[in-house]
Amino acid sequence: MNRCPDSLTDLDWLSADILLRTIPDGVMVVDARGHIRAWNRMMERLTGLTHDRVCGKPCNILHCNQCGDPRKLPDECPMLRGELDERSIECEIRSADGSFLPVLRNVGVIRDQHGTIKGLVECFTDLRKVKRLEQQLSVLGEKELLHEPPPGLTGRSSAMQDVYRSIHLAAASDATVLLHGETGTGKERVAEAIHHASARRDQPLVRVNCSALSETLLESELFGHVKGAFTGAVQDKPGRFELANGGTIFLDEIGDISLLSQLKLLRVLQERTFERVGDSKPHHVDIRVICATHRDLHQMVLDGQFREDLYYRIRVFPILLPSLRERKGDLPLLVTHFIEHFNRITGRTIAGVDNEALHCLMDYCWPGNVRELENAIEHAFVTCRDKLIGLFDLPMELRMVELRHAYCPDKQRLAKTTNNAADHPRLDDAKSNAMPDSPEAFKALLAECGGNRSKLARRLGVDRTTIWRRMKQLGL
Ligand SMILES: Nc1ncnc2c1ncn2[C@@H]1O[C@H](COP(=O)(O)OP(=O)(O)OP(=O)(O)O)[C@@H](O)[C@H]1O
Repeated sequence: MNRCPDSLTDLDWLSADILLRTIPDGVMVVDARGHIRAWNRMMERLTGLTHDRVCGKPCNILHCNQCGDPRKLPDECPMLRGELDERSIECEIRSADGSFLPVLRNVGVIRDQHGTIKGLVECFTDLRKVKRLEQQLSVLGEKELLHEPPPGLTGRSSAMQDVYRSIHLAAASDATVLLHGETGTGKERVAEAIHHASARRDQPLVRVNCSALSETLLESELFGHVKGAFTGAVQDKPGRFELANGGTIFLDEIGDISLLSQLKLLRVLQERTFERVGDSKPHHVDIRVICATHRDLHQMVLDGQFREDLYYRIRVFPILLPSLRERKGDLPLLVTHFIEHFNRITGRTIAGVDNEALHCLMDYCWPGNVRELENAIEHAFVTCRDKLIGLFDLPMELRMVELRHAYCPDKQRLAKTTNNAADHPRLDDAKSNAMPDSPEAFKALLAECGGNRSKLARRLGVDRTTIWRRMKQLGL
């Protein structure tokens, strides 16, 4: 076996030139004054600077960000001054087009037999690929961290991931948040999550349901009143804005307030100042405002029902809550969540839903979103006597295909507006599952189920008597 030589003296064909050319990294050699004396081809490729352009020039031509001031003379370099013998640093050097290049720079000192420094050999490894990967990993890492839903929220769909990211961002600021989305999508839950994740978490979170208050009541509820301000005002009473001082006020159903109340609200949101009803003394509060609505506020602005200035004041940081239809993948998780919840409350031990029930739940369009699902599971707890919730434990409207589609609020809107290919299968599924309304269609569907009426009933999510009734209607 050939012994590996300790020195290169045996290899008479190996010149410094060959070495420089074959090394896959960039190599630069500088003399004792820090002037460039060798510059290999890889170095040319890396920096775009040719050998002729750099040779003889001081090495600070590289503008290395770790060498301190690039105008500093190279002979101030600690390595050339003998303070360090080798060094490995990550740094950035400037290339021919002016851009900076991340590299790993390994430097070794060359000394003669008397120990006098003759210069430095420097190897440069391109770190662009590594940096790109690092960046991708950090983005992934950030997403990964946000995968865990905040307390009170269930769901892992990408639509909910976007909501979690927004919660995270909103919590880190004091910006006014507008939560919008259909009823029952979890707007109040999100408002709580933002408050609890924010620096105001130890201060109050005060909720106001604007739709539940008349115009006069709303004013006194929000701003408070002084004794004698109106009949029944027997003592001074602070309003919700005062109670929320230092914390968060959650104005739910903001789209339901009158134009006059909108004007009063605008002033508080702009100046954080208000007067109690019947008083002229201004009160100043430090609050974060979160608003929510299931209405299309933009349309309301266009229709003159909502003040444009207030609209822009409250939608500083809008968060759209997806409907349950748009995140059906989360449904099994939500079902489990609610079963566990009602098991805890009732002391029962229901283990889950059977396949038929799950199929029905997945097929329904959930106009009432998560709240409706929660109610459906609560309903099932009343009727279910087994360990598994079955189809007939679910509320009637979920099982009736005709009702299922009639109940869907945006069936038409969805059909009209969707350009998203992913949405089409939902509509097609819905149509294909509809109860057939001609004898031919009925027969074709029955044939698809191998003539088995129970199977057909299951597929349509109805009971067998509904099948019999429809057959009778169709004269079959
Ligand atoms: N992501 C979720 N995870 C778990 N439970 C949820 C989720 N979203 C909503 N819920 C539940 O659904 C119900 C309705 O939620 P919430 O009141 O937050 O909806 P909302 O959008 O504010 O409704 P509305 O517009 O009618 O006021 C609550 O009981 C809540 O616990």
